[in-house]
Amino acid sequence: MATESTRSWFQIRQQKPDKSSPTKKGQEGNVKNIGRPPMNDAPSNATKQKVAAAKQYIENHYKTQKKSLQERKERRSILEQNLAEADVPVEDKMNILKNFEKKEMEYMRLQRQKMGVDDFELLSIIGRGAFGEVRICREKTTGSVYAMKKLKKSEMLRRGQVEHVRAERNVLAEVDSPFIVKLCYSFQDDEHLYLIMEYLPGGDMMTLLMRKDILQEDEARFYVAQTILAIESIHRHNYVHRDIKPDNLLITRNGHIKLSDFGLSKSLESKNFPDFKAELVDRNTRPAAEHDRLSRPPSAPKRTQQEQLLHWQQNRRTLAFSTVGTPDYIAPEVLLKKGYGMECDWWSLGAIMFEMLVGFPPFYSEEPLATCRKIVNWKTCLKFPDEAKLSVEVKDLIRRLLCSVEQRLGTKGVHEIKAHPWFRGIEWERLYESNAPYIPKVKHELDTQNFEKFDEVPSTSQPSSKAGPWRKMISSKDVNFLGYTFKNLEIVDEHHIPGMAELKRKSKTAKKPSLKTLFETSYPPPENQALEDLLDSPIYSEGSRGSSKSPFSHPNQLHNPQMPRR
Ligand SMILES: Nc1ncnc2c1ncn2[C@@H]1O[C@H](COP(=O)(O)OP(=O)(O)OP(=O)(O)O)[C@@H](O)[C@H]1O
Repeated sequence: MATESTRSWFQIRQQKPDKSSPTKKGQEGNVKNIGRPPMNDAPSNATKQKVAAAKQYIENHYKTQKKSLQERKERRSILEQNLAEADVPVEDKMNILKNFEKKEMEYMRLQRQKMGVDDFELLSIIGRGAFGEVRICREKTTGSVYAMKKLKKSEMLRRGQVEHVRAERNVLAEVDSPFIVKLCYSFQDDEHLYLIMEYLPGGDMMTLLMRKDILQEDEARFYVAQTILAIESIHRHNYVHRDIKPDNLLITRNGHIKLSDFGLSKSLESKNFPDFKAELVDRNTRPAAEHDRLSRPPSAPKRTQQEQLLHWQQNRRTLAFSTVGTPDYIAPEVLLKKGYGMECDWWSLGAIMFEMLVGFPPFYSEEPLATCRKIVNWKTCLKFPDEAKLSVEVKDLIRRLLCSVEQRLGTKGVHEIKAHPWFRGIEWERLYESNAPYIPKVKHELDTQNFEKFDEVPSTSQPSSKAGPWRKMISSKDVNFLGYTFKNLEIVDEHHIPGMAELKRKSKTAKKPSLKTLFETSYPPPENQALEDLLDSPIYSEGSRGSSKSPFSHPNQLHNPQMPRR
């Protein structure tokens, strides 16, 4: 439970309840007020945020519609062009075009189709966070395995987390990077929000560190370098993560790192978040007493590295699963609400590096408030234990990340960090193809051995969530969560329409793919021998020679029995 004193530093995480309470809404809608000037003309922040979210939803909707229409037109035009040049009977040409339209219709239907929790078989729990749980699941129609994060709407509203929920969904839907966990679908029902992500079976960095105690510098360098690429990719999209910690660094089957948990991320484009600018310029507005309380020098018992490590490990999981989390990786400017930008993520990276090599984070204390004090007093509190045998370069890099914003590497761009001597020899462009220090043991696609064991908690639909003022504010059509639904079209392509992903990829990469390529990836094999010969002729087979066999082995595959029908 957060006490008054610890709550101050968790303001981002534990914002005050949303101002748009039912009472206020009731006042706004009061019939007696019709025709009279409102008491206060300025819309509340919550209203502004809802308007921004609605605007973004509408914009995104039309952008996606326009893009799909454009792509569809391009595919048709390529096909028509190829057909025009082909010496094929008119009847066959008509059939090809008819098949094309049929397939495109099916594709559009799948894009529109609503997903729900019933579409998945729910399997074991692999994570529990502040606001929900994560479990592996299997999509019933395709058999594909995913990780499902489930968040309770009433909790989100009660804790003023609506903006954070939107942010997480937006980042995941927007940023398409190999270093970021892939979002496949998001949807909601009356009580919950769901994110369906790719399942990364290697566990997370927190679990790896708890099993290994410390890493060698070479091992740490690999993980840190990959984390840098992940942070870089979200910064490129103008997002700041604000909650980078080992629990949010997930490990793929090959032992590579992907960043997750964007619940605290923020867009630096103020148009989407009207009050974020205010947050950025909110310098030194923290009441003096509170500021003093954080700045007071901490006192801590002197422990050996081993004792501190043991202590940290005993507390680590409790901290991870508490609603306030751990402050160990948070930058001082964030704690002091001094106004901050992307540099705060580079501080967190420095703290993680320290933990990887020393065994516990640099400002660890028994009490979260004492940790905050140490962070704020980093100048005197950052110390490397005598027992830790670290290279001069790595100590230098950590010191240059755990320092003031002005001095911090990364403030002028990620190149500053990449150029540090500790990374000498790293091939940044090929990092994702290189071998990881540890290849996680994964026996089968549902194997969860790299995660902690979590007990099932009896159904979360307790009566309390169905009662009270928050209940009135939630429904699957709730404006608070407008635009939450998302479908990753690549996943629809890959898992629901065999051949569609290939077709789209080819029409993107080749200016003019051969007729054979288009035909093979889109339609049942030709029955007409003349047409088959034509497709095999050198004029049309350019670029398709040696290509794999069509995924359509028989005409019925256009109506794949596995495809859901509604
Ligand atoms: N896509 C995934 N694949 C595998 N494991 C995952 C995935 N997403 C999350 N997890 C596991 O679940 C844990 C909790 O997930 P996450 O951090 O997203 O939840 P949260 O409720 O936002 O937590 P927090 O309290 O840190 O904000 C992760 O540390 C990880 O172990």
